[in-house]
Formats: sequence, C-alpha cells, structure tokens
Amino acid sequence: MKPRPPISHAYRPRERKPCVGWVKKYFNDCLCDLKDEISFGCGLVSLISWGVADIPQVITNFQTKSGHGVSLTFLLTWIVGDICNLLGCILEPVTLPTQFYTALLYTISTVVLVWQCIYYDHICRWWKSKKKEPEETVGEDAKSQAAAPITKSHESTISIPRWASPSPHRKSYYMSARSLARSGPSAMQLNESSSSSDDEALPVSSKKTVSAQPIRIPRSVGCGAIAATSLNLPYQTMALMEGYMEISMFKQLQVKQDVGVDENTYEMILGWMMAAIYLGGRIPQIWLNIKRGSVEGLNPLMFVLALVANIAYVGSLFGCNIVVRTTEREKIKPNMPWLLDAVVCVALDSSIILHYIYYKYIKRKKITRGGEEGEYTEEAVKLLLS
Ligand SMILES: NC(=[NH2+])NCCC[C@H](N)C(=O)O
Repeated sequence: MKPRPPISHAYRPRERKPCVGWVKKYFNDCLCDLKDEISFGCGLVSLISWGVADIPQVITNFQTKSGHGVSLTFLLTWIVGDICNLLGCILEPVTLPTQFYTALLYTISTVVLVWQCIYYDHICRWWKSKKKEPEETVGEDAKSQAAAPITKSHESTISIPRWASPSPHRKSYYMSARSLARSGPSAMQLNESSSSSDDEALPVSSKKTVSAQPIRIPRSVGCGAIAATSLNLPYQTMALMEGYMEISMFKQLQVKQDVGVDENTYEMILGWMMAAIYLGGRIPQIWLNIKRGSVEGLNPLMFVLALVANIAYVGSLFGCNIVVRTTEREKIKPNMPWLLDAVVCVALDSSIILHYIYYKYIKRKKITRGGEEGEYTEEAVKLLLS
C-alpha cells in the first residue's frame, strides 16, 4: 500500500471560506470554494434523485397491482450491487457521508420495490390461486344448475372471479472521488397508465372486456407496507446517520494512522464487482422490454431519475474530486469502477428510455394507423390512451 498523502496539506491551500454550517454538521464536509460547492451540489442532486427514483415504479405497481413491468432480476442485481457498494463505503476509509447516505437510501427503497413486486406477482397470485380452488368448485355446481332447463337465467349466472393477475470531499484528508460519485442514480411517471403493445395487439372488444372487469386486489396490504416502511424510514435513517458519524470518526482515525487509500484491494474488488453487477442488471430489463414488445407496467420516470442521478454523480466526481481536487492521475484509478458504472448506466438508461418512447408512442401510432375503419381507430386510440 502506498502511504496516504499527508492529510492536512491536501486541500489547505484552497481553503478560502469557512465551512458551511449545515454541510459540516450533516455531511461532515467543508466547502471552501465554488468548485467544492458545485461538486457537493452534484452529489446532493444525485442523492435526492436516487432517494426518489424508485417511488414512481412503486406507485405504478400499486396502481396496476402488479410488478410485471419491471424485471425482478434487474431489481435483485441492484440489491446485490447495493450491498457491495455499502460494504465498500464501510471499508473505504475516506468515504463521503453523502455517498453512504445515498447508498443506504437507494438500498432501502429498492428493497421496498422488490418486496412489492414479489408481493403482487408471487404472494398475491399464490394466495388467490389458493382461494380460487374452492370457488371453482362452486362455479362448476352453478354451471350444472344453469344447464337445467327450469332454472331462471339470473339464478344460473354466478360470476367466478378471475384471481390470477395478468400478468468532497474532506478538507482534512485526501478524499476518494468515489465518495461523491457513488451517490448514484432511476425515473418515474406518476399516474400514467401503461399500455403495452401486448394490449395494443388485442382487438378493441377484448380490451373493453378487460377494462370492464378490473381485477380487484385489496389495497390495504400494499398500502400498509409502504406506509410502514416510509414511516420507519426517518427514524432508521437518523439512527444510521448517528452510526455513520461514529464509523466516519473511526475511519478518520484510521486515516491518521496512515492507512493506505489508493490500493485497498478489497475495496477495488468490491468496486469492480458492483460495477459488473449494476451494468449486467440492465440487460434483463432491456430483454424483458424486447421480449414483450411492450413497456406496460414500466414507469420511465425511474430511469429518468437514474439517468439524472448517474450524470450528477459523474459531475460530482469530475467536477471536483478527480479533476480539480486531485491533481495526481493515479488517484483516478481507484475510482474507475464507480466512474465507469455511472457512465455506462447513463448509456443503458438512455436506451431504456428510448425503448419506452418507441413502444409507447411510435409503435402505438403505427398500430393506430393500421386500423381498418375510422371509428375503430379512434376508439382504439382512446383505449390506448386511457
Ligand atoms: N438500488 C439502486 N438504485 N442502486 C443504485 C445503482 C447505481 C448504479 N450506478 C446504477 O445506475 O445501476
């Protein structure tokens, strides 16, 4: 391990202003010039974007009572990547508090999202198929009664519910750019009913039938879980903030005891693992969209927010840590996994957003134009837009 550069000299020449009180207090960071402020601002944008990124998808899932629009494999890779990232934050002696909080925030929100998808797509289905069995028996009895010639029509009709759902920087010592950069990034669109090309391919009559018979799933469970998680979050976060402050003090001590910065092998392994997992995770989502030829149930805002968060993360890295704060080229190397991850994620998220635009607007227009009669087309448009 290379000896850590003397902490106290790292940024002192650039210190011109006193630290900003709340930044010092809550983020344990000191902004001494405009570049620091830009960097911190980018980190903050990234933190906020990540903090809310999953909410649109959570809302869409709640509205559709399904998580089929988003790939569960993609979300699970996010969680695995997040765990690597959190471990990296804890191991890294010079991690910024913004990084740690961001990582914690998106891990929690992604856990909520995954839980919701599993709940709607697996637990609910299983539970309803269990309930369905006795009801089907009743339905068969009803059918045989209906077949009897004397039975009146209104008595014979027993509707059987279909339960199956459709589917930085530290002034006191050298700071790794990764700290800010890690505060990463996804988008959502509130109240948008997503209509897939699968739906679009359906004849109008069958679409009407589907919309006339909404699948009813009790909301209380999903609501309760989300509310409970959200209510608990501030308290958990406060406790974690306190915990983090302690860890960070301990880490500062470590730094002073000349712990190496650049060549933390475990951190690098975790960093590259995290980057590979995050990047690989987009593939199942892209594949799902292509396979279905549809973006039904997917909230694009999640990816728009991820895009903003990743761009802001790169901005915070380049804006201050790597280019400005650190002049030594070799300091870029340890931050490469985070930098590469954010840059490639921007490209992949852009492609997912383009997919969304294609399936939602361009492909839909083509289908609409393909209508046989004016009336049919208009009606189809209304249904598709609804
Ligand atoms: N659960 C999360 N949102 N994790 C953040 C992932 C960050 C990573 N750069 C990505 O865009 O995939």
